[in-house]
Amino acid sequence: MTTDTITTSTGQAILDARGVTMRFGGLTAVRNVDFTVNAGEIVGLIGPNGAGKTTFFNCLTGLYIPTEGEVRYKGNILPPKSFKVTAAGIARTFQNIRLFANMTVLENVLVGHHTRTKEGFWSAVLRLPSFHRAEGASRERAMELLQFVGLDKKADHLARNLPYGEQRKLEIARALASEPGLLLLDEPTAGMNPQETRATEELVFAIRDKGIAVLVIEHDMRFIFNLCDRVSVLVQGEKLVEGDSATVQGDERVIAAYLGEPFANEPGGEEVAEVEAAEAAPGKENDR
Ligand SMILES: Nc1ncnc2c1ncn2[C@@H]1O[C@H](COP(=O)(O)OP(=O)(O)OP(=O)(O)O)[C@@H](O)[C@H]1O
Repeated sequence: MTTDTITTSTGQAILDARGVTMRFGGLTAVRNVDFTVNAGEIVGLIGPNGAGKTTFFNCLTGLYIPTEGEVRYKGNILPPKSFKVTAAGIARTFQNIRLFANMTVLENVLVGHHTRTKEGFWSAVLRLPSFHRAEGASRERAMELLQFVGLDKKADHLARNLPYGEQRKLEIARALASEPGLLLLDEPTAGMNPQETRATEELVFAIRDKGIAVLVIEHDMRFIFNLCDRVSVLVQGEKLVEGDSATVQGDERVIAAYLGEPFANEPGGEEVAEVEAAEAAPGKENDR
């Protein structure tokens, strides 16, 4: 077995958060949370509004320094700046899309790649001459990533002209351009229709198949339970339950605290069932 296989083999914890607490003045948004993501895993983080999910995410990406506790990525304590966390191998997308609206699709991905080149962030954003010289090497990789998310045909479009679902895909491509070992997705299907949500699900599986672990926050329970190997439930800043989808879905504390109505009665369920039936129909496999 090579060293590389050892460090990336499935089942080994690559992210390890211990006793993470985050306070804002008198408010404790996250309280004493232990959390791991193993190599090769897709992990979901769910919880009601205000449960502390985004705050916890921010503690994993260097945006916040936890008031107490520590976070390690591949054994090393996270650096205290988000760009250093990205360089270390953790990439993220945001709840509210943060693209460079007046740059092209390709340029957005090239900016994401700057952590893997000698060129700095501002050189990439301002498109300085040195950036253009380095661009040739990065361009091929950026086009590969655009092809991976299905946006290669739109490489020259301005990001602001993409439909919403494609802007979310572009955010993912840009995050992947930093060549992460762990990708954090904050509500990746917010505002998507069922078809787009289904496509995102497939994209996340494909990302995992490339050896990248994924941690996802999402309110769409169907998406989470279809996708995740493991789901953690935060309620009022504390971890309530953690387990595989079936365990979490069936846990009475989770149902009482969060899920409420039975999963099958979720609004939009009928529409999703229609899409699933259409996709399962013979002759539809090659339609996408
Ligand atoms: N920067 C901040 N300053 C003060 N309070 C904050 C800050 N960020 C979050 N909070 C508070 O911390 C708590 C947790 O918020 P957080 O956004 O992490 O929850 P969430 O689970 O992500 O919610 P949602 O699902 O609505 O996005 C909330 O009470 C929120 O008001």
